[in-house]
Amino acid sequence: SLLQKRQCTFQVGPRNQQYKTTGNVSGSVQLCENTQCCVAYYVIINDQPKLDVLACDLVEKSCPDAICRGQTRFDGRLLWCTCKTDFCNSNITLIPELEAPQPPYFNIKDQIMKAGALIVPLLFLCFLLVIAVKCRHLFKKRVPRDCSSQATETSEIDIADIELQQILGHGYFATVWQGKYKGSVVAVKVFPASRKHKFTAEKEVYELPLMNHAGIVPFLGSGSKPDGGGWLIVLQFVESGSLHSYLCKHSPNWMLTLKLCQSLSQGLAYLHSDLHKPDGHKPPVAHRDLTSSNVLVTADGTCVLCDFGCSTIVPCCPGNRSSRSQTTIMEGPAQVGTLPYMPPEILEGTVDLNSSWCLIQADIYALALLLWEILMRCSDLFEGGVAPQHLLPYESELGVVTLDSLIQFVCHMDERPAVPRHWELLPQGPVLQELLTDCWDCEADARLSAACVMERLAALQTL
Ligand SMILES: Nc1ncnc2c1ncn2[C@@H]1O[C@H](COP(=O)(O)OP(=O)(O)OP(=O)(O)O)[C@@H](O)[C@H]1O
Repeated sequence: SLLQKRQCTFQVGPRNQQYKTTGNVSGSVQLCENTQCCVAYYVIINDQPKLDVLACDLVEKSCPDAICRGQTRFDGRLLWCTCKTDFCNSNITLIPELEAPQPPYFNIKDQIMKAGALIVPLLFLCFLLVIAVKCRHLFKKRVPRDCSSQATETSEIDIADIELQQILGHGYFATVWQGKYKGSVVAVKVFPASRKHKFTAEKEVYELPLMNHAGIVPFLGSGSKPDGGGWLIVLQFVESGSLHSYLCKHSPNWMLTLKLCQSLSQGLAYLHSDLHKPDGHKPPVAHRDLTSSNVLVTADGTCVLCDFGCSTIVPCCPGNRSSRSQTTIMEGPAQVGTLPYMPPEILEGTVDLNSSWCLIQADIYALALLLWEILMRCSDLFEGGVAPQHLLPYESELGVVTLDSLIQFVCHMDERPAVPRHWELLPQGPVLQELLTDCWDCEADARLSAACVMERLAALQTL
């Protein structure tokens, strides 16, 4: 069986010593122990590729290519390839179109144009032009949208009714104010004029039918400043602010912790759900930027989701309700979100955008990190009732989290935030450990669904 083992070219720097464990190394040759895949990683510094890793891959993955086809990721800062023939990683082949995949209709048109150029160029071009003009409505939208859902009536509000009082938070795209609207305390998310697309994307999610749920911040309406000078989303004010600030100040006991975790997974399960009711259809929505700053905590200690500016409405048609099996091309870049919460497949850029389910699975990875953040502040899970101070995921392991350090730690080393050893001895410890492991699995397909997380947490209530 030794003969069947994959042989890869081996060369790693001091940062990547973990690759020595992926097979027997003899000089520049490595005999893979657990995989048929060779990998190569280069870091691009000043436009020059600097070799980072040549080795057998760390874990068994699919690597269909015989040659190592390079793909650049993260604005060209990383060059990466994987392949399945002996020593295939010693040469990296750059395929330009892989670096910037185009939506399929561009490719088809390109193909047609190329073919036309070979046969009867002018005639064909004219024919194409006529077709394009006649069918331009077919090409207007690149992303198939949901077939049946109809957005609820837009809830335009008169901004003269809004009084802005104090700033609650400065986000990357908007500023959130505490304010008053028709006598109630509200949160007003104000987008500058230049961020209209972000405003529209977020409003579109809030205005989907059946979005009223205890786990989703209530949307009260939207408005615009005169002359398009800015855009506003008005939300119910959530008293305890973000989960991040809540966990910095509070160390909840076990029952409160469970309530936070359950309400969070319920909110996400609802967001991911495909609901058909007489009063409308709510398609699944992938949040795509779940962080402890984008989850709010109510006065009675439950979590609600907010900030749908990066979210994707997963297209889904009647008669084809299983979005898990759906194949569709997603809009926008794959690598959206906030660094520590990005799953390995997004960090490495290997996310399969042909499967709408992959974005839902990416949310589950982020959910695991949020559950970890909450559990790590639970007073009843620590000796003497004193939980450690609140830390963001990977903060204790990596300090300042950077893209490179995260790829190294999460993807190459397959490490996750540390779970205290003594949890094994607690009644709920093993279940919690298993829950986290099953949600932050490096294989996206192996992760639980949010509904399943709900069930597992419900079972803990009887302990
Ligand atoms: N309904 C609300 N009630 C109370 N506080 C809120 C509410 N909505 C938002 N906030 C506060 O404002 C902060 C920023 O909100 P949000 O994430 O929606 O803005 P953003 O501009 O999209 O931020 P970013 O893009 O950086 O995540 C939240 O972390 C929270 O502290």
